[in-house]
Amino acid sequence: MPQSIAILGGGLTGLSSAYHLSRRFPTSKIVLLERQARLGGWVRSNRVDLNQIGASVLLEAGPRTLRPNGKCVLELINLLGLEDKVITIPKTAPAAKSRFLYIPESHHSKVSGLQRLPNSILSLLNSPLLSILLPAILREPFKGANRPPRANDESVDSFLTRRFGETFARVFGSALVHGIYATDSRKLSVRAAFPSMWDAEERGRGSLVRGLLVPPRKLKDEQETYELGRTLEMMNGVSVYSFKDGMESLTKALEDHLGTLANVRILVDTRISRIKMVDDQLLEISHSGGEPLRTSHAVSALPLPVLHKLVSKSPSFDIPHLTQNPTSTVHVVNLIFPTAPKNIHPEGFGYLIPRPPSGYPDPSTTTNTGILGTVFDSCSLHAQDLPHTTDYYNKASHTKLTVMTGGPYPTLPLPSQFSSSEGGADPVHIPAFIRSLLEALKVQLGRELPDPIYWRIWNNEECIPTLMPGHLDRMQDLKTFLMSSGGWGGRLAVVGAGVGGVSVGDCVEAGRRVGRDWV
Ligand SMILES: C=Cc1c2[nH]c(c1C)Cc1[nH]c(c(CCC(=O)O)c1C)Cc1[nH]c(c(C)c1CCC(=O)O)Cc1[nH]c(c(C)c1C=C)C2
Repeated sequence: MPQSIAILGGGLTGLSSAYHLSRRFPTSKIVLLERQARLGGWVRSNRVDLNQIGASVLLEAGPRTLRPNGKCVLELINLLGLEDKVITIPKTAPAAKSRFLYIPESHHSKVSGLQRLPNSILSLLNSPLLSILLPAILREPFKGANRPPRANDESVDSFLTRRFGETFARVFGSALVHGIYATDSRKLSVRAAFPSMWDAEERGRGSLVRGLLVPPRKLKDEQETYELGRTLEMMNGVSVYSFKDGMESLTKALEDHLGTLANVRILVDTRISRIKMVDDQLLEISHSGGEPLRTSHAVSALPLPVLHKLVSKSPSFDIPHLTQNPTSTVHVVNLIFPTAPKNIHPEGFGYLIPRPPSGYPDPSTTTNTGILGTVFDSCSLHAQDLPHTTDYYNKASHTKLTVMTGGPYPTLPLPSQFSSSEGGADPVHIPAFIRSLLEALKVQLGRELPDPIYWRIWNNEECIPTLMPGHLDRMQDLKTFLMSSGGWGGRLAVVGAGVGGVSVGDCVEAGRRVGRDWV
């Protein structure tokens, strides 16, 4: 059992690590260090009260929904007793069934405007997208295997182009990658981001479509046992879920639980300046909160480039590959309109916008708003808001939606103020940045829009790493180095979105598995 464990970073991965390590090693002394005053990292929920329309509206700055297949998150809900706070969106809801793609006129495509993505054979046959989808999908199984010999990885764009052609790869692949990684699909590793596609191509002897028809072998994850309580039953027929008070319910519950444990100490507002090995038994962490901390084991849940700055001060312990991947900055813009969703957008999840055929605009010349996509939050998460309205789409007092901008696009300058004032009594001041987004939204949604009653910008700087081709091999190399006696002797574990996946489930699972070889 480790004598002491330092956890660096109090985002979701750090909190999950602290939670699971404190269960596994109840007598180890655990210290969690976080640079900011609050814990939770990119998970941030914010409730605004709008007196003018008598509504209380829950807004998210980061992830907003979860999929029920992430058993590690369901396990946390069970262990932390969060079942009564869960809200579920059924598979039959419009938010689950209707997703859109917006193809701008400027893309000079055969199809343009807001297009519903087909979710059945019938809807495919009636869809204007049929002319792009059908030939690509029908031809793919008959295209010979074309993975270059000995290829170990490639970009998502190159993979999809090989199998389905350039137009399919750009229109569907780039939009999908915008909605998850907020990055350029030409830079993202297919093996790291979508391992199931890479594996399906192998199962299908070169054809992804054939491979998807063959059931995969059981994954390691499926052999894990999780303490699920009644959460699995709760997720019957559920497409996605969240919490009445937003995703922060999860990180707050972790924080509250850790606060009750005698062997766990949380230091917020604490900046780490250096990490080094003192001898083969002991690590030393210098930080702004006092004397350097000496610990037998440590977990870094920091972004990899941040960890690089801390370890590279001791060259013999520098860790390989920490600065290989770029990161995306996403400006998340919450808007609340004082009218029902039917007056603002079609019923559904929201829409994504593919990469322009000519590539991303040049930062020096652009007036492009850089919108990657828009989420119709009212459709999936109206149950978070007050007053509750049964026929929310036609009758709710307000509509909440979120516009995501940035990633591979150069963006317009942000205003000095990041939100309108709460309360909604005075006319809302709308800065040029928000005005440009509203103008773009009008075109994309094909209708006039009223001014929002509230707006808020979240500048999520460097929030999502782009896992570049070769990422999995590099991470294997990094782990080998950390385990080696010339390296960190297995006493430092490195986890987080930059290592093993960017979803909430990936971050929680990483914290659940960390330190399994510490005895
Ligand atoms: C801050 C913006 C984010 C963008 N992507 C992510 C965040 C937090 C991370 C992310 N988004 C999705 C996934 C996959 C989840 C899974 O498969 O389990 C991940 C890891 C899918 C997704 N994309 C959007 C939503 C609402 C969801 C559902 C999950 C969630 O709430 O995060 C919309 C969306 N996200 C981004 C953009 C640009 C975008 C556009 C509409 C970037």
